[in-house]
Amino acid sequence: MAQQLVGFGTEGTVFGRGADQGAAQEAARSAAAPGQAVLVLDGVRKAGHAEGTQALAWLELQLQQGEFLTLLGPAGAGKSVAIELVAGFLQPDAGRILIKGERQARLPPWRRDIGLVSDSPDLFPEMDVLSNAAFPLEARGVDRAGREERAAAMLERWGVPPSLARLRPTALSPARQLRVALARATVHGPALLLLDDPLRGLDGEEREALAADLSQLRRALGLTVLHAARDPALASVLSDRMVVLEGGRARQAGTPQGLYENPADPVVAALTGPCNRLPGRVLSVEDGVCLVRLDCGLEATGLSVTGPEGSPLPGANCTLVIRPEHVAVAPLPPEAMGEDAVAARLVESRFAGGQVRLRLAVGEGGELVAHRPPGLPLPEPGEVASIAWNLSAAQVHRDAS
Ligand SMILES: Nc1ncnc2c1ncn2[C@@H]1O[C@H](COP(=O)(O)OP(=O)(O)OP(=O)(O)O)[C@@H](O)[C@H]1O
Repeated sequence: MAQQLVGFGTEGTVFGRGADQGAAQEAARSAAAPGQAVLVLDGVRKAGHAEGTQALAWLELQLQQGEFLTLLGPAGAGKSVAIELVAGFLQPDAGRILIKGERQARLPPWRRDIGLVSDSPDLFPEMDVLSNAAFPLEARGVDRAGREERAAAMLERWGVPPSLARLRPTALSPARQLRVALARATVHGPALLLLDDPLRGLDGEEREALAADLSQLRRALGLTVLHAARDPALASVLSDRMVVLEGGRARQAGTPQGLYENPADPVVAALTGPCNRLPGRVLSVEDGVCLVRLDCGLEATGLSVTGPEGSPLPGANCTLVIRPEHVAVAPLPPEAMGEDAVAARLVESRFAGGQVRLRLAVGEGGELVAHRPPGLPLPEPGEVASIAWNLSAAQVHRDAS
């Protein structure tokens, strides 16, 4: 991603005031008018590098004051292209981008009312931590004492103690560097914070801690955030809303829970969390319930979903989607487990902290994954086993014909 010198340009305003007053006035300046979206993307399109491809086929979204929206998608989905278009590093081939109602077409990155953190902190190596965090204020003409006071306060809010202020960024851990980058991107109170998957390179406790701080601080600072991420679990924890992007197209938008529980199609289901996707053919549909002959030979039921391909109809190819936590497993024969249970064979079982992950073979060549809480009676390899699920937990989606 391009160098992150954004949100740093002067707008002809000279600030020379105390930290609190400066921050308050900056926040007031950056807030959108009541009812006005902070960001509007209106039919934005961008051709890809390769001829005939679309990096972004068409993107339409609105971001309201204080909202945290994630563009969720796999590698190559178009997330970075979308962020770079909003930042002004790229120009759209079609469509409009507005920040607080103002068209951005002619504005270079440094004139846009944004802060940006990409997947690497991109701090200035020749400047110390405090000067890095103060840079957007320096570029806006804030005097030295004022900008250092405000930068030090913002660094502390992001968990960077004053004892680190005079170090070079390279002396800090990657997580600390990211915290400095977040302080730098927010110190000037931008209308919009752009985050291009900044937590991707972190893991374990550092990632958890930064995600928690991001959640808390975006509320405390009243930030409006456009975030790009591949990891659905991280995106769900952070976001008010998500747009699932794939192949440069928005497939579905909604709340994290809404997308997880009611994906419009099997691709959205897979991109929003672990799921089993079992191919089959619809045998019958009655009162919104589909009876399906799975390709592995089993018959199964699930709720009919009307998605982009229409409703599942008898004879149509379909995909039955079921989340692993909804697949019940028992070390019993099917007749002992219950009416809708079917025989299965344990392929593999792994303990994964809060859950046991089981891989099970069903029918002729069928396979699915089940996640069960530890401590339940579960089959051992080679033992008799059965699986079952509640009808309402499975969804049947019609395939493209
Ligand atoms: N400046 C550009 N102009 C045109 N196409 C681009 C540009 N940058 C990237 N692309 C193409 O756009 C597509 C989407 O790339 P992008 O980097 O936005 O994916 P992404 O969703 O951010 O993936 P990742 O999670 O790996 O960062 C790719 O096919 C890529 O080659």
